[in-house]
Amino acid sequence: MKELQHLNKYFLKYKWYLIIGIFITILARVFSLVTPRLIRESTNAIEKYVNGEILEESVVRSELITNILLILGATLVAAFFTFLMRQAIIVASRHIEYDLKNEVYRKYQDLSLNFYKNNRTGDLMNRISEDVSKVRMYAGPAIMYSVQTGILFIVVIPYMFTQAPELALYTIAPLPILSFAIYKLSVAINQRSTIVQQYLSKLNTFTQESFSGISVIKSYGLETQINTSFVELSNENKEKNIDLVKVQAFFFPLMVLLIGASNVLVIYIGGRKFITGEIDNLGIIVEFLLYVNMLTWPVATVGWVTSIVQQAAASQKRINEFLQEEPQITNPNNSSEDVQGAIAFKNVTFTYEDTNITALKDVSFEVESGETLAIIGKTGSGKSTILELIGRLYDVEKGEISIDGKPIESMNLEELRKSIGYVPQDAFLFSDSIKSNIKFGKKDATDEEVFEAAKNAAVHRNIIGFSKGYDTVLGERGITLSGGQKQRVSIARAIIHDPKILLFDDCLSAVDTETEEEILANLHKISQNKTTIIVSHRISSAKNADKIIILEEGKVIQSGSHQDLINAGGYYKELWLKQRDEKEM
Ligand SMILES: Nc1ncnc2c1ncn2[C@@H]1O[C@H](COP(=O)(O)OP(=O)(O)OP(=O)(O)O)[C@@H](O)[C@H]1O
Repeated sequence: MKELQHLNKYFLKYKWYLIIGIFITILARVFSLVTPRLIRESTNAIEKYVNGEILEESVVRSELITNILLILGATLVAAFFTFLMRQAIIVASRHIEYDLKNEVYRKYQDLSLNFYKNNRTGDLMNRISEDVSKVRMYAGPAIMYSVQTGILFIVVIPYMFTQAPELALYTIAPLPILSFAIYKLSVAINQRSTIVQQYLSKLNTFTQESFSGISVIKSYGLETQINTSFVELSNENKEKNIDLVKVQAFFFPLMVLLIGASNVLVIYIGGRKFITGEIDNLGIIVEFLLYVNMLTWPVATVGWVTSIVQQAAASQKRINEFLQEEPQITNPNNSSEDVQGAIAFKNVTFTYEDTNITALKDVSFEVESGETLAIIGKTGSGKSTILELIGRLYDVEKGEISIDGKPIESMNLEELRKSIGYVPQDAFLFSDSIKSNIKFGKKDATDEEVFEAAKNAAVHRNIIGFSKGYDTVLGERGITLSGGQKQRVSIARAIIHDPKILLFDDCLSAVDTETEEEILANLHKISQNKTTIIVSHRISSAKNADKIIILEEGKVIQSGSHQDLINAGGYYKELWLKQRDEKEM
């Protein structure tokens, strides 16, 4: 259970909630214990009246009325304290759940890209939702029920032994069996619930994917096939749910059976002792009956709580695995960096850990601050990798990447990334308004700055064409932008950020050549004092760059200006001729 020690810091943080909660739990229990005692006294008063030991009816009546009022009062107080107990302990557990979720999420944000590749999204989601919820059951209900049960045991069981030891022994004898049975049942229920959960998430993933890929499904006429797969999955899900219901159905009958057994024992043994005169009043039998009923649920919770704690420990273990994970890319210092943007690659070789693909082999080039570099090459030649390495999304194993002469590993990571405006190949936009998506690059940007960035990215005209303009919501419940529009909104986001280094990863591929020219001309204006790297398959995007490098299978095979490369002949010239002919056709 040492995994759960991770929560100690939170228990310490919310200690007052817990201390007060435990204190209130004690009070609530003490008040609830008054009732059986008063009922015993009431029964005895009636018995004495029936036996003629009390002659005045009014004496019995007034004793009964007093007892009823006391029972009512004690029950109300106990109920009020029970309410406060939940307010304290369950509220503390909700705070702990909130803190733990935030801790896990913060860790996710810190971890490097490799972590995301090695773990499935579903797994990341499960640990932050399912596992944290299971841990909360330990931090709240498990503690609350344990304290309640502990107090009942400490107060009630010794008291029962002082009143009638043999009767007490017979009465509580079935309770450990109940506790063990409930424990076994809870373990079975939890195992089956986990399986149900797994099947449910399979079904959810399948459904979600089928909705995302609905256009592919429809265009290939796969509706019936997908439907059959859904019915199969859904059926498996139902079977697992039925398996779960079967064991769940045992829970209450088992409790009722064992309570019944205890009650029968109290009546049988208590009755016999009353007949033989070992017990001199009926009230004690009634009092014991009430205690047995009062003890049953707490005893059952011993088994239930044990299985909750086991589950919480398993969940916390999974959470700890991620919390203990160290980010591969770390920030070496917090010094401020005055990035100018001169980038140099010196004999850089880079292999992706997961695929073992060597994407760059001995790559060297330099770009001066304020210059534009274009990278051209066939698909898979390593162009995107160069951009990712500049932003230190991965560290290189051989060679050196430097900015303004400083190795990037020695620079303040946060400042390095802030000085970069990166437009990835797959433009990713959040399900939010277009304006918010652009402002993602600069949180405090004014509307004018947003419009200006959109104009430079040649997307302003498209946006104002939508009925809600910049407030148009994108994503699932909003509008779907065309590929080219997405790319341009993504470019506007990088421009508004006003970084020293602009990295464009083939982000003009989905726009027509006229718009491409417009954007390139705008970029030329705004990137006068910025270093710009443009990855492209099109000569039109590269020809005006100060330098162009050609990559093939991770190696730089040619470099120079447009004119140099045309003069030299080779891949670049062939591509230029091909694309020129296509344009003329
Ligand atoms: N995240 C990654 N994990 C593992 N391997 C990768 C990853 N990204 C790229 N690769 C591999 O590295 C090689 C270079 O890929 P890269 O994306 O840099 O090429 P590219 O020139 O940008 O290609 P394209 O023009 O198709 O975008 C490819 O063989 C690719 O399969």
